[in-house]
Amino acid sequence: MHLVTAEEMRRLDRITIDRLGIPAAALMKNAGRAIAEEIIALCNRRGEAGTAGGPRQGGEAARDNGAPRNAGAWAAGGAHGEAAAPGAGGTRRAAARSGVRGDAAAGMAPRSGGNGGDGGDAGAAGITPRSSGPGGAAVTPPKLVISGDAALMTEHAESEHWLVLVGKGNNGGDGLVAARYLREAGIAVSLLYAVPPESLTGEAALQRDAAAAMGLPAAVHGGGGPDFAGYSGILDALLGTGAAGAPRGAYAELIAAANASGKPVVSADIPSGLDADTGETHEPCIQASLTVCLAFLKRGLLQYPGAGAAGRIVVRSIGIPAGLAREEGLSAYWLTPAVLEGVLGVDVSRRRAPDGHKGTYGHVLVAAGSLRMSGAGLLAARASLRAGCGLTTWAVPGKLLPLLVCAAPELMLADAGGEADGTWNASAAEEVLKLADGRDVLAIGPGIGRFEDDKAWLKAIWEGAECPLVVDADALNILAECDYGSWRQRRAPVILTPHPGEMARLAGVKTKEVQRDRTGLALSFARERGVTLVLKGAHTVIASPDGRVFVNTTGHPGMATGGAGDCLTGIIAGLLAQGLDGAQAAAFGVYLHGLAGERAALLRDDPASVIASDIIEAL
Ligand SMILES: NC(=O)C1=CN([C@@H]2O[C@H](COP(=O)(O)OP(=O)(O)OC[C@H]3O[C@@H](n4cnc5c(N)ncnc54)[C@H](O)[C@@H]3O)[C@@H](O)[C@H]2O)[C@@H](O)CC1
Ligand SMILES: Nc1ncnc2c1ncn2[C@@H]1O[C@H](COP(=O)(O)OP(=O)(O)O)[C@@H](O)[C@H]1O
Ligand SMILES: [K+]
Repeated sequence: MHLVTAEEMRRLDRITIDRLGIPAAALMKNAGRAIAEEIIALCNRRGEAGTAGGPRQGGEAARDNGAPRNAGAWAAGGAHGEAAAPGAGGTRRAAARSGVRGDAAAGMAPRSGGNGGDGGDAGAAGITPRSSGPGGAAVTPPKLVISGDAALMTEHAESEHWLVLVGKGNNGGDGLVAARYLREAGIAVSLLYAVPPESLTGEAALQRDAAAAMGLPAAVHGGGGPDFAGYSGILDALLGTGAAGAPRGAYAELIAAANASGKPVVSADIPSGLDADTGETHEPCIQASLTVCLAFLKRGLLQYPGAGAAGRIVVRSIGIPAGLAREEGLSAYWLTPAVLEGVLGVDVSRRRAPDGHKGTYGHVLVAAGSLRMSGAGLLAARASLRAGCGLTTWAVPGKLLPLLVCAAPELMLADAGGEADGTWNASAAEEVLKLADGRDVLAIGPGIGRFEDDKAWLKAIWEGAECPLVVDADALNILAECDYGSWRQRRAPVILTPHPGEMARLAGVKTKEVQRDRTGLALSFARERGVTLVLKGAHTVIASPDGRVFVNTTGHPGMATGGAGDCLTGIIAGLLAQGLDGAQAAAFGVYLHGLAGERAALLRDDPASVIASDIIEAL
């Protein structure tokens, strides 16, 4: 699934309107209708839960009912795409928890509408089902099957009264369309304009007039704290992709009041107050339980804190052809199995040749670990094997070798020289290069610490190693102090795997600035430096030097544990050894690492109990 910026969204809108001749009003109608359908589905879910005598199990229902985020299900924020997933049950279980849904899935999912489904409609037609045929056998006469707009019907309308907060732009227009459809479904709806309705223009003004002609009660926010007590839900149609900066005036007051109301809030397109591109949340920003994102997933919805403000995300088609994004060369994606296969060309089933042998799957050299942090090297080396490479050699300062014998029997150990106290030194680079000769990948950094002349050590390896290079941990901190742009150009790819702190050092900015626009920064850094960049943390971003960028949503906060990143380094190296290119190995590695973390959490009482070794075992 493509990810777009507000600017790209406007471009795709314009092409649809100008080149394809689809009127803007039609897009707005589709948008409003999609929003109404999702609200009705929400009303049906909680209506049914109410009938069943209490809220449903699980994060989704809990959130729809306005309960605090993440109540019920630890992985509620996870989202894994709709297409066939790699591996066995774990992935599918994860997909079922998905927090982002697209229209493809919507089409396949059973609708929960009261009269929805053929069974319900046929029943409503009231045909007497049985009579006796010859010989007394029961015969079922042909049924008259007539069905209506199931997605726009609800049997729970009487308990609902929705308030639509209407902004001045097209986002407000979407809300006004939704209001009409909700009213049509029998749901009471009131409108609260942030600005005098006379100030609306274009399609939004048409919708204002239609809503008025339909007799929908409307008021204009007059300042002070509006009272939302009487409503069962709030539709936030205040600000969309046209918003600039922090919400001002009436917008800010309404957002704050909606958040304080405790009512479930559904956002049209994006939560008002969110930066659609970066994921920054302005003060205030709507905290939605559901966001009905229109046409294309906005980048800001996948990056925190925006991802936390959006609640569950449904992406609905509004008539803008999905193929336009590709035609226009947009190259940012939500990382799903479909994207791994279709965009990156990864064989997610990880088929192995029946006659394959350990030489077929590549040899990883891991140069990592030192006296105080030998475990980092061990984790990276073991993870590379679990990622499926044929052989892994782990190079450490020689002093440590006797202590590591059989730390993992599957590994080969190598003496990288180093100091008598088990730390690294600059001359160890020569040993590493000798060992790397003929190897398929070299992974460096985890647990090496800092040492005298470590910049010379890194330069020698960077310039001398012919194979793909994965650089992590202290090797990144060393790199940040080097003028590596002036070093000899490498032919084989480089993959950097910084966490936000390491990224800050690499980019020469504050960590806060890294986190402000993770996707944008990763993209520009990878392009400018000619490296594949893996910017770790919740919703890891993978950017390749050719300008493609992928946002991963597997994984969970239980993975914020020492050594989890070392495992990722090993996984990426293991995939590179098997012949994947830089972007493929980085993206697939991050995806699998997150899935393994999820699987590991399922074996524990609490995801917080996951430790790095569990991630390796769950691969
Ligand atoms: N053809 C289109 O352009 C379509 C647009 N759609 C909807 O339109 C939205 C974008 O519409 P617009 O471009 O009109 O933008 P918005 O609806 O986001 O509104 C922008 C307006 O809000 C005000 N505003 C901006 N920033 C503000 C702030 N910080 N505080 C207070 N007021 C502020 C300004 O008056 C500005 O004109 C999308 O998010 C989507 O919901 C959909 O209807 C589908 C089609
Ligand atoms: N909240 C989170 N959600 C998903 N993944 C996470 C989260 N926190 C950390 N991770 C993942 O765990 C790993 C931690 O890596 P890192 O910070 O380098 O740890 P270490 O250096 O101890 O190995 C990264 O892959 C990161 O993306
Ligand atoms: K909105």
